[in-house]
Amino acid sequence: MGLGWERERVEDGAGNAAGSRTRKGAGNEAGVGAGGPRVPVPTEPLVSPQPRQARGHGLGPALPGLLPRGSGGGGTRGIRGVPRARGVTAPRLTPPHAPTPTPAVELAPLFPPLHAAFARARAPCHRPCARSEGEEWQRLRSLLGRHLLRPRAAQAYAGALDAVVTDLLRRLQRQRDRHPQHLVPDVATEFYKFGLEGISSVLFGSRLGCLEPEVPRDTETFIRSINTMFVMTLLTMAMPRALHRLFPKPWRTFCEAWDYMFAFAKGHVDRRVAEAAERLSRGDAAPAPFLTDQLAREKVPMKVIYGNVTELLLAGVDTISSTLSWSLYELARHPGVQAALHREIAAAAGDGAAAPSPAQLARMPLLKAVVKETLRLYPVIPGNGRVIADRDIRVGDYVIPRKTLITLCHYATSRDGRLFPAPEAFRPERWLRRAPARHPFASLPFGVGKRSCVGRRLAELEIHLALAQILRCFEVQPEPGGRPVQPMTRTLLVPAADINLRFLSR
Ligand code: HEM
Repeated sequence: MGLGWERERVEDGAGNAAGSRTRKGAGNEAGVGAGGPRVPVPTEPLVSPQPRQARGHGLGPALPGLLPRGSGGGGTRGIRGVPRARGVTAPRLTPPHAPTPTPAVELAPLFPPLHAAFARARAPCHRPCARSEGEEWQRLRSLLGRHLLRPRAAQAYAGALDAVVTDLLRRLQRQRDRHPQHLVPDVATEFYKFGLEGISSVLFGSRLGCLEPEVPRDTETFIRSINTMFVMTLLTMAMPRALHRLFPKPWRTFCEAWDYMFAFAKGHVDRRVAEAAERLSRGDAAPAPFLTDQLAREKVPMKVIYGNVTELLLAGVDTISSTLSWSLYELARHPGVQAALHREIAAAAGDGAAAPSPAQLARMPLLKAVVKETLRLYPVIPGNGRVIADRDIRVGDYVIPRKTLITLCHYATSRDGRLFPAPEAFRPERWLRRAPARHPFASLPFGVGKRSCVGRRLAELEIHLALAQILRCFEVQPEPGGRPVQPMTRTLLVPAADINLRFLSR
């Protein structure tokens, strides 16, 4: 039931009463705050009645602000520093605020003030695109957008990614050969390594050895640091500030994990920049197709490059791993879809071993539909937020007071039966051209508007290439006797148990 549309006490992030305001007037109109705008009574709840699905998958405790309070309401106690929180799952209400990149709209970071506090405390240079705001963000964002989001720009990385996909196939072959049933246990871990190798080859052309039989120690430590950071994010967020002094270890561990990740990225950036300078001194002015080189050529300050490269490294790992794992999990459980997809890939790209070109990938509509359907069911970022900093705003029939954290609950929206018939079923054909039209904001796994995912084109290219090549080499089957795997949040949406799959040679 919507927002609990009556006069309610509003709490600040620390749980203190911050005042009260009228949520619904007696007649046809509602007043918002003393002297606030007059708005009509809403005709549709702000939050669709889907919280049960979200709760069932452990989305509640792990992601403050995502789940409504009570049986289906829209409010949660705010995160420290963010006074009020409201979840939105009605796509009709998404467009007005999601794509509004005015300086007054703040990104509500996944790691609310913690990352900022860490950045201030430890390193003034840590101001990446994903965590900065206003004009600084705008400059960085359009620069990154030029080098990542334009389809041509993303396609320039296809060569680097092909080599990584080839290594992935070799690794899957090795792993499955070890097992009598050709089982690869915990495919998410394999794709995690693939994600890290892929993004680092795009960022600085470095091969980290993630897909080799022996993973180098510094790469292992980097992978462990990402995991530690996500786990400690939840712990330090849940811990009242006073307790940080009494139990300093979680915060210290959290900072150490970030320190390691920044140092790791900085080392690779410095090496890349030195190589580019050395090439230039030899008279070789041809630009290398790596993002670090592009940013350095645009004279982006080194401090800014370090911060952004670290965040891009992080952003390109779990997202790719989760989406590939769930895609293959669902294809293994739907052999008819897998067979149709295999036929499509063979028809578009032939039988050779060479990776499909971007033009060939463009002739694979079912492949794209499979990924869209996977992200509908398992949006790796299950909700994301905005805070309108400077004023109350009106969204549809609702007035949202300033400083309210609005979370767009992708997970609940994209499993809403009113938007997607048989919402729990894996049906990629929903996304094919002949399918009936649906609300354009019903499934938004990459967000929407100017603050949407800047890595989207790259992610799609990487996932499409990997899936096409895996399915050309292997038929993927579920683990014999394996149980269904549910998603859960670990800040991001991840499989709650290992996904184990059989890879049979074609
Ligand atoms: C399946 C893969 C991926 C999914 C589903 C995904 C999803 C998202 C979502 C939902 C957002 C927030 C959008 C918003 O607030 O409106 C986001 C932001 C972002 N993503 Fe991705 N992402 C993926 C892959 C990647 C990759 C591979 C990279 C790195 C190249 C990346 C880099 C970023 C960055 C830097 C931001 C912040 C953008 C900004 O604030 O301007 N993402 N992503």
